[in-house]
Amino acid sequence: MSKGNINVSVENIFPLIKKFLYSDHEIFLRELISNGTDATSKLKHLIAIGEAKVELGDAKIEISIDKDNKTLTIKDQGLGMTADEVEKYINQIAFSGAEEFLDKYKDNEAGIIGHFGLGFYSAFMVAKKVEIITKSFKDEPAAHWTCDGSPEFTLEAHDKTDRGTEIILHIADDSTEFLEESKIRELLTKYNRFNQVPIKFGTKKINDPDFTPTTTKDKDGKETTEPHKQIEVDNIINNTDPAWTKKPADLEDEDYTNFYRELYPMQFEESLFHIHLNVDYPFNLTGILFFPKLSPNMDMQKDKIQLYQNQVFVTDNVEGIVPDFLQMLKGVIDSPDIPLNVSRSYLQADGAVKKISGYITKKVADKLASLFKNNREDFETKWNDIKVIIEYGMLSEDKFFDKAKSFALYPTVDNSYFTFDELLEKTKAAQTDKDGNQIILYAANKEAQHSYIQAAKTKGYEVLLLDSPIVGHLIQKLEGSNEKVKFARVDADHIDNLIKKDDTVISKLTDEEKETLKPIIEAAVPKETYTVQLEAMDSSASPFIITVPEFMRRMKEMQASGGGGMMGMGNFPDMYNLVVNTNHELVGEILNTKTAKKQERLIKQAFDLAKLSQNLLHGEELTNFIKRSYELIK
Ligand SMILES: Nc1ncnc2c1ncn2[C@@H]1O[C@H](COP(=O)(O)OP(=O)(O)OP(=O)(O)O)[C@@H](O)[C@H]1O
Repeated sequence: MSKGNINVSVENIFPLIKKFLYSDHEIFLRELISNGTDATSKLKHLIAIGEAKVELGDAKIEISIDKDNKTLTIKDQGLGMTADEVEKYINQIAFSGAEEFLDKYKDNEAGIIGHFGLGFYSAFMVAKKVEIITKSFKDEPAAHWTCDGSPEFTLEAHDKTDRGTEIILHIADDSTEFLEESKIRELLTKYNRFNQVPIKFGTKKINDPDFTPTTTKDKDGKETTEPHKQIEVDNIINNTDPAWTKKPADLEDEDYTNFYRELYPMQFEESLFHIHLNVDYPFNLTGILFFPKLSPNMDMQKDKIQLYQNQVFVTDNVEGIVPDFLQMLKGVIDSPDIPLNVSRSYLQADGAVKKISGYITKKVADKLASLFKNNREDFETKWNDIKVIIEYGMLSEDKFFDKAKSFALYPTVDNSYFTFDELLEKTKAAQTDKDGNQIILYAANKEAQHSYIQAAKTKGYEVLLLDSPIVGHLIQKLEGSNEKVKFARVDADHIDNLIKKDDTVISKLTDEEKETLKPIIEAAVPKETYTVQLEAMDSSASPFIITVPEFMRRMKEMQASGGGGMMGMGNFPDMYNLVVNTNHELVGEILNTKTAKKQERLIKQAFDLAKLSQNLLHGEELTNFIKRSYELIK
């Protein structure tokens, strides 16, 4: 037996390991299982190249709890280590690796992605003593290494005869939760459910596949089937062959649906479509992303994209790796090329990671373009569920904005869907104003803006229905990149002002009459909120129309949905225009009414009707309006 000091110069590594991110102690299991997985893959490789003359068998990793002895054991059937190798890999390499990791971690509070790389010594986060019993595939005796968390270790021979390594953790008194079966099952499910090597955790009973229960009939003809014979088998907790590791050509739609369910067992809504990622140059990355059906009360923190490294779960915080707008997607990405022992801010500046993010964006755009091209009708039915992601992408990534030209849709209030180019083509003739600007009309709510939509449709104009929360920003961007194209919400002004043509409508009122009328109306409406504007319009248009100036409304909306607005504009009070149609009969009547009382009543009634069509009439005003209306029809 030999005894020694792992490294005399650093006595305090064990307390450091112990302190390491208290809440993340659980990663020790992932680290040890990863070592067992590596040891199995290495042996497989040595067998394949003829360096190891042994049988791999159905090598698995076994996790077991011994509550009486307070141990947790991780046992693999990998290549094992000789005593010399334990000395070299555990006492030297693993130790200096852990040291280096902790050194890096010290200046990097909680920033390290997935806390990968602490390695074997992470065992001391939960164990007061660790034993390694290992037998190499080489013809050498087994070795037994013990360390109780002090820099001292012992190394002696052991009589283990089967190949592989057992790591026995004597769980510390403050970590006994890791002796609970439910806790270990939770960790195995979280980190290792797609591990490359099968992981056994206990046994389970299943129906014996070689047994067929017989059915007998009694004298009354009643059938009885004997119970199925049960056998006990290994409880393998993982799927070593998840869908993303396979070739897209080998998978059917159903396989993707099943994988989605496997990944998110608590998610009952199916995904809309998937994107299979598969690249090996200039970086390695595989994965499957799913477009979920978005609903307004969806919990964004649930069922997020999961990042794996060689089928081992790292994190479901993919910030910096997946572009922001795609973080609403679901699924898995797996890459050995993402540096995980660095901070997130470093990650965002990393060239390889930037390329990965760019690649994902491109793949998503290509997929959307092909879905649109191959089945436009189906794409249109899905548009409502995916538009927020696409619009957000168009706003945040210029490359995506360019690509989205071919598939981003602009639906009308009548459920026709145009691409931007189609929209321009369709509206060019009718909706170009006298200054050569093409005006795209839109509504945000079909019900609330009904009368404005009707007014536009009467003129033969198309009205889009743009109702997603970030549409204000998108419109701004579209206007910025298309000179001479302007967007206007249907209720931003009366329709003849939204798309101004050369033909001026002659006013039935003289200038003097207008000057008399204006103050009368101003006196009857709250002037701090309404600006009265007299316009000669079509005599069939409404007498009073309330409009919300486009610029003001857009700025307020953009500020409400985050950024982009002008300073403080979001806090401005609501401002409206009251457009008075001087060619309407009623307006003429208001002017010519002799009694001030009747005049006021007419104005109030017309004003309330205008408010009603903007959904602005509430409370006491609404009660008064109803009362006045009954009096008028008496
Ligand atoms: N179960 C095992 N079977 C065989 N060798 C092992 C086993 N566990 C650890 N080793 C040896 O000890 C070395 C150090 O392990 P450690 O976990 O500290 O670092 P690592 O696995 O090399 O890297 P990482 O920092 O990614 O964990 C391994 O490289 C391997 O040679």
